[in-house]
Order: sequence, then structure tokens, then C-alpha cells
Amino acid sequence: MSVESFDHWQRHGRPLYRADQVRELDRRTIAAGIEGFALMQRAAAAAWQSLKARWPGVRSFSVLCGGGNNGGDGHVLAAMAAAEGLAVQRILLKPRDALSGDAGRAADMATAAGVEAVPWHSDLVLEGELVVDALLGTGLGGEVRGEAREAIEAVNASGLPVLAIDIPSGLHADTGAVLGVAVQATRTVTFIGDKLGLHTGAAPARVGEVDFRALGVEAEAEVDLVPAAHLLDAGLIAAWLPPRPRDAHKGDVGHALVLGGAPGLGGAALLAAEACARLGAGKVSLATAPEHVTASLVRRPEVMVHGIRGAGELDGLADRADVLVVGPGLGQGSWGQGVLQAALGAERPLVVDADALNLLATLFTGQRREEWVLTPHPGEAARLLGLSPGEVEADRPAAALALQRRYGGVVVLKGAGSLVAGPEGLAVCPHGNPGMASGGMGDALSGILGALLAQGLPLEAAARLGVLVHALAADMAVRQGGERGLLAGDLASCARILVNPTMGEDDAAATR
Ligand SMILES: NC(=O)C1=CN([C@@H]2O[C@H](COP(=O)(O)OP(=O)(O)OC[C@H]3O[C@@H](n4cnc5c(N)ncnc54)[C@H](O)[C@@H]3O)[C@@H](O)[C@H]2O)[C@H](O)CC1
Ligand SMILES: [K+]
Repeated sequence: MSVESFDHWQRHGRPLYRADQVRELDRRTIAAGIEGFALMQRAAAAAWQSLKARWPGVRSFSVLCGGGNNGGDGHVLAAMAAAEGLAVQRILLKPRDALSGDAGRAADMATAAGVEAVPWHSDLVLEGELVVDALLGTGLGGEVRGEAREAIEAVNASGLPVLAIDIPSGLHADTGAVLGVAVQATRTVTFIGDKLGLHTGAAPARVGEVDFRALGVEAEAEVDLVPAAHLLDAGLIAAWLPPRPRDAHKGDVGHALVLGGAPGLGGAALLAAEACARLGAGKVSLATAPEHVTASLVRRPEVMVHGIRGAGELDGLADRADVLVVGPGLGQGSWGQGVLQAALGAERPLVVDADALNLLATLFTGQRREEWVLTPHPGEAARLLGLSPGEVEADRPAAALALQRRYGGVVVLKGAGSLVAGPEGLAVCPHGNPGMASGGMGDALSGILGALLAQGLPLEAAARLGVLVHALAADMAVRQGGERGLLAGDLASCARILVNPTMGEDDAAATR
């Protein structure tokens, strides 16, 4: 299989690789005739272009070079910048005689270009307008130790903007976990294979903007590696949205039933139902405790609200719907247990969230099915896996894949860099913001997923698209009104704009 076609990319997202896969790409490229040092020069040239694009007019910078090929990239970049008249402070973590192979050649190239080598020492002052981090790349093995740790702390303490080469030093290339300490980058330029660890875990808060540069490798190294994941981007929306027939009527575009809102917990289920309606389900029903009916109808009369004192009063509702969303405000008491039991008994695709997930981890154990989407946050994921939340966060890709293997269907592991694990593999959503860490956001996501499933999207595509739209909508809402006070309703309104590609943000502003 050659590099995935643009159409595949559009429908599945850009491929992401683990460090070992990128090394394999590297090996194949060299085997195809592009030698290692030439590759290093391509990487350095790409990094230099990226630096000038982000900081045009820069006249001086410091570059910290580690002892491996990441450092080698830094040396070659220093030589290129010096050739264009910049003042470069080239700091070596390891002396020249400790460098070998391409890294040694790179150091000699910089020396030949007249860039003095300054040995690292703990009270060194970083000079220049910005710092280039060429300390550690994909060769990082374990907690950062020794002078590398000191150097990373000095970079972060400098307050200077940072261009990270390949990956911010200290981040795990596969999991995005911080291994003791990690550089806080303004921009990360990464090569050959975009890396899974740049888009999940702690990475979204550390990498700044990711500038991926293929270096022309895919042409040389027949890429028949199965990517570790796909990066979801906005192109996916247009590729997957089902066209709406001009003569459509509400029966044609799906009926979703939201089950939740136990006594005293009415808001979450209503938020899910509202998001479901906003994202285009033809009909939305809400089965909730009787005390919430009036408030729900006042808030959202388009939703068909049914007050049920227990699952026995569902009265065929589930059979009349195309998809069930169960969990928002479900509670874990007898009302919620009965409603979940009924949902599990229905022959319908399910979106399972919140307390329904907690019940799957405690009372309804051993469940596994193909036609459902589970949407745990790290705490719910930990309960479902019998791990601690810290263990889940230490390797989010592994946790997402483990959940999918155990429970089947598709699993959305929410959090910074949400992950979607399904039969087609793993997808990562790099969008979203801390404003989403507030009540109702998860309810909105489950409603969005319900709407896309109700409109006929296949399970995994609906999950990938729903997570992407949810996060992009949150980013749009933040652009419009800031992070604090971002509400689920704001997000649902922005999500609606995103799934109507003809509408732009300014059109939407005009309709408010
Ligand atoms: N296709 C490609 O992958 C290309 C990669 N390039 C660059 O090369 C690095 C990977 O280089 P490598 O020599 O394998 O490893 P690093 O330079 O990332 O690190 C090795 C360096 O770091 C020290 N070290 C390792 N672990 C630790 C630790 N826990 N604490 C402290 N120090 C540690 C080790 O001793 C070595 O000195 C890749 O990221 C790219 O930047 C090519 O230039 C372009 C193609
Ligand atoms: K680096």
C-alpha cells in the first residue's frame, strides 16, 4: 500500500506513527538511497524554514544540541542560519568527541560554518531572541536525566519562545507523556512521520503548533506501515457528512432517544437531547424522570419528552428510535439501573456515557458488543479497566486500545487529545481547549454522537466525526467568547455551524 490517498486521508485523518515506525521509515529511506546525513540536512533545512516562517526577521538564537541525531539536526540548522548572517549560540550537551556518525558530521559542519561550540554548564545564559530545542528526539529512553534535565529546565525558565526539533525534549513520542521534565514549545517541527505522542496526553499543552514536514520521504519509502493512529482534521467533516435530500422529512433523518435524567439529575440528559437536535437528528425523544418534563419542554419544545418513573414505562420508545443515548444524568440507583438494563436489551446502536459507564464497570460487568460507542473520561476509563486514572493518563493510546479490545465497538477516551479506538484502529483529535473541562460538555458530545448515528453515519465514522466536531466547536466558541464560562449550549450552536459547511463564522454571527 503506498502512502494513503488524499481521499483516505480526508475520510480517516492524517497518519500518525510511533517512534519505532518513524525509525523504520528512516531505515527504508536510507535503503532506498537517501543516506542518513542527507536526511538530517533535509530535516534541518525544514526546521530552518519553519523557524523563519514563525519568526520572520529573527537575527539571533541559541540552539541546544543533545548527543544524538536530534542534536545533529540542531548543528546543521546552526550552520544554515549562520550562512544567512544570524548570530547563533550553539550549546553542546556532549563534547565533540562523544558524538558519532551523522551527529559528529553535523557538528563539524557547524564548526566549519564558523559557529562556535559552547559547552553546556548549569549557569549558562541562553542568548538570542529564541531557543531551538535539539536536545532529545525519538531516542529518548526513560525519565530525562542529568544535564539534559538541567538544560530543559533552563529553556523553560528562560521565558524565550522555543522551536522544538522533532518533538519537545522530554515528551514520549508514542504516548505524549512527560518523562520527568519536558520543554514547553511555541512550535514543534516534526519530520517524516507525524508522531502520535505529539497529539495526545500532555502534548497538546506542550507542543505549541505542530509543523509536520514529510521531507519527501513518502515518495522514496513505500509506506506500507499501518499507522499507529490517524489525526482527525477539519477535512473529515465535509468528507463524511451525509447529504440531506431536498425532499427529506423528519422521518428520513433519524430518531434518537436519550435515556437519562434520574430524579434530581435533569440537566445532563436535556443537554444531550438538545445537542442531538442541534446536530440534525430528525426526531429526538427524551425519557427522563417525570419531575423534569415541564422544564425540558419549556427549554426545548422540539424534543419529545416522556416522563418515566422507571424502565417499565418506556413503552416501546426504544423500539421506535434508531439509536439510544444512555447515561447523561442516569444516576446509579434503581431508576438508572432499570433504564440501562432496558437500553442494553434493545437491539439498537448505543451511545453510552457517564453513569451508564460506571454501571458497566460495577453492576453490569462483562458487557461487550459491536454496535456501541463508549465515551469515558479518564476516571471512568480507569474504572472500566480496573486501573488508576494516573495509569490511564500515562499511556492514553494503550488505555483506549485496551478498552476497545475489552468492550468492543468504538471507545472515545476523552481528555486533552481525545482518542477514538475502533476496529479501524486509533484516531486522535488535536483540537479542543481547557474551556471544555466543565459540566455538560460530555453530555453535548453524547448528543452529537447520537445525532450522527441517527443520520446514518457508520459507527466509527460517527465517533471520529462527532469527537472532531465537538472539539472544533469548543474552539470556535472560545474564539467567540473566551474559555471561561463556555457552556454546552454555546458548543452545540457552534457544532451546528460546523456541520453546515456553507455557513461561515461571520454568517453565523449575523444569525445570532
Ligand atoms: N527519520 C528520522 O527519524 C530522522 C531523525 N532525525 C533526528 O534524529 C532523532 C533521533 O535521533 P537518535 O540519535 O535516535 O536519538 P536522540 O537524538 O533523540 O537522543 C539520543 C541522545 O539522547 C540521550 N538520551 C536518551 N535518553 C535519555 C534520557 N532519558 N535522559 C537524558 N539523555 C537521554 C542519549 O544519550 C543520546 O545522546 C530524531 O528525533 C530526529 O530529530 C534525523 O536527523 C532526520 C530523520
Ligand atoms: K527536541
